[in-house]
Amino acid sequence: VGLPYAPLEGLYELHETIGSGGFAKVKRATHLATGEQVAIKIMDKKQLGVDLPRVYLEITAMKELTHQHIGKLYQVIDSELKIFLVMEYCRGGELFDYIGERCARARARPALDGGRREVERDRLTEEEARVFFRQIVSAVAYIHHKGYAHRDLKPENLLLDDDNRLKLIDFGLCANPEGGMQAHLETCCGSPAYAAPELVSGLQYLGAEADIWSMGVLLYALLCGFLPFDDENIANLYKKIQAGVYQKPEWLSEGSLRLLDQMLQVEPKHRIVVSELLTHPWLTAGTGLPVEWKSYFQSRQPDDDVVTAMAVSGGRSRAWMARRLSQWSYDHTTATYWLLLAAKRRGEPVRLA
Ligand SMILES: CN(C)C[C@H]1CC[C@H](N2C(=O)N(C)Cc3cnc4ccc(-c5cc(Cl)c(O)c(Cl)c5)nc4c32)CC1
Repeated sequence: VGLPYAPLEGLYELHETIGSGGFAKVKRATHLATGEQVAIKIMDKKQLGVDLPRVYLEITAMKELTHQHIGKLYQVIDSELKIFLVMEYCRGGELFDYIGERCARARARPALDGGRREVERDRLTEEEARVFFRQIVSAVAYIHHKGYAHRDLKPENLLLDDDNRLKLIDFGLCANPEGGMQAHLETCCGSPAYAAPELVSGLQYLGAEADIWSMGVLLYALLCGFLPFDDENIANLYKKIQAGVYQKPEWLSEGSLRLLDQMLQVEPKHRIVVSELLTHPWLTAGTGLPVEWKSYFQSRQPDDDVVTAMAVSGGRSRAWMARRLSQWSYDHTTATYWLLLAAKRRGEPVRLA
């Protein structure tokens, strides 16, 4: 392990690279004290250059956003050459791989109608899409409530943990403008196919409104298996987005079409807002239950069982350990806390190696 990775020595064992985006590399690693898997996002400070301040914005956002459907930040290591973000590992990979995988299995099934091979698209039934979309709405409602906007909602940023629970990640473009959600943002960002008309027109826009549009594109992709606005020519793609006209395949129900129409409104002010989605009939169909968006990690009070396990193994009093953890310093102690809490939530013993 080379010098630049020295800060991880004894704390984490690095494994394979699981992805790279722009100026970052993401590796799977083991947190040695608990044996739990983590994802470590490694950024080179020299390469970052002028983008360095944006990384500190991302870190601030991730520290603020602790939610059951948001990839958790465990530890920040800010060293001479590199910044390491130790994060929750999502074993299930990308949501869209799961869909592709599921449909691939369906494709493997012999044609049930004696031969006419249905062209299986990677699409979900309304019920399956609802399970995932409720979790996306839960995460976005929480983010908007905290005055943030994600601004890069797309399939690559929706991962699954080992219980197929959805985790929103990559807050590299997340914004919490000083003026709260009313401040207009200029920077153009995110992936074109998921970007709102006002964004691709270079107009001033509100992050929260642009997020709703992206969620409409996501829901459409889940229900149809292809994108509402698509074109290999970027200028044509922008025209299609600004026109806001998309195909309505015959398998979409009235309810689905209604919801998509409310999210894919070209005029941002006509678009539905996330708080209205929480009790929307399409979202609550089946259970009748509104989407739960409040964080499970509301209390800043550390969990007693975890405090005890860490106090015992650290030879400290419980009071000392509780005070130490309440500083939420996102150091190794914070990482150990979150990973032990995750083990407890899975019903596993809260124990340190
Ligand atoms: C498309 N992006 C710009 C990069 C891509 C990097 C790999 C990553 N990944 C994968 O692609 N698997 C298939 C496995 C996987 C497993 N756990 C992960 C846990 C966290 C993250 C993660 C990555 C980045 Cl760049 C973040 O900023 C945050 Cl907050 C979180 N990525 C993970 C991840 C998905 C995203």
